Amino acid sequence: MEATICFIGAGNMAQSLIGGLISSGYDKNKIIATDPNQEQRDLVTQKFAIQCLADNDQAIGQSSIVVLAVKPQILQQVCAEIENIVNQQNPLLLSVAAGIRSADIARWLGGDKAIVRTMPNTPSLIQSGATGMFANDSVSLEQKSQAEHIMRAAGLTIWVDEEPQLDAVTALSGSGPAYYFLFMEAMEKAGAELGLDAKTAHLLTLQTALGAAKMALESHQDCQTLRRNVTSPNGTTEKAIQSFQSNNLESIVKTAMQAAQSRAKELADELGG
Ligand SMILES: NC(=O)C1=CN([C@@H]2O[C@H](COP(=O)(O)OP(=O)(O)OC[C@H]3O[C@@H](n4cnc5c(N)ncnc54)[C@H](O)[C@@H]3O)[C@@H](O)[C@H]2O)C=CC1
Ligand SMILES: O=C(O)[C@@H]1CCC=N1
Repeated sequence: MEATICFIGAGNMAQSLIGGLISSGYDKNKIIATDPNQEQRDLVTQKFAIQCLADNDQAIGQSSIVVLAVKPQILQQVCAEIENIVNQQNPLLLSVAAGIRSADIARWLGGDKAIVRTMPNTPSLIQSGATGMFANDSVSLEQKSQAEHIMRAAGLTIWVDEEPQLDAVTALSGSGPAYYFLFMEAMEKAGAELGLDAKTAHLLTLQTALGAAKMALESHQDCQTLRRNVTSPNGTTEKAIQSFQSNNLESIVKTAMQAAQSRAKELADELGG
């Protein structure tokens, strides 16, 4: 029998997971959401035909899995509000809040708890996400597989063994969509400067990004081989690649990701209070 899941916070991330779960066949009667905002509750009830309540305690009281899907800045306050019912019910807790460590969530809820901390990314909103997941020592194997089932509704899931590795996940896939958007912005602008109209440059940029990602996913060849396949000896691509390399693209990417990883650690310290 499917476990009852409640989503605390019925915003973008919760809706994307709920949508994914429902399309994967999860029983709607086993999904509850909560939100203090009446408009948000009406929207979710209308969109998914699930129960959406204002009262967190009432929802948690019926659930064996609780997904914490509020903004990181208010998670401590929300934990204080739900501490009593969580201690009575003892559900699996799954957090999608960026940058809050599992030990901080456990402490805010009064001690040892089964917590899966995740680092999703924004393409989760269109079920094309990549989510890093970490389970603390109190999470059972069955709970791990339940957590994975929920997050898989939003795309790819990968477990890490050590929680600090989520800072590297944040630097890679958490922030990563923004790196690709930046690269696409640069290509669109350059395409326009080379003589294309803006719309043409935009469409060619997007389709090229999509095609490259699909090829990399569907092909059995690694990215380096695929790149070499495009690069004819003494051709056009070779000139562009040489230009990127002489400007140290690899080191630029590594330095940027190190900066993101350091900031992830700092943020966890700041938000952990
Ligand atoms: N790494 C990433 O790029 C992404 C991370 N996330 C994470 O997901 C979490 C949720 O983000 P969004 O869905 O974008 O936020 P959102 O603002 O769309 O949704 C949060 C909801 O929580 C509700 N809320 C506020 N106080 C509440 C309370 N006491 N009880 C229940 N609900 C309450 C709000 O009314 C709002 O509807 C965040 O912690 C964020 O870090 C989400 C998307 C992508
Ligand atoms: O930029 C941020 O801090 C968050 C974490 C990963 C994506 N957005």
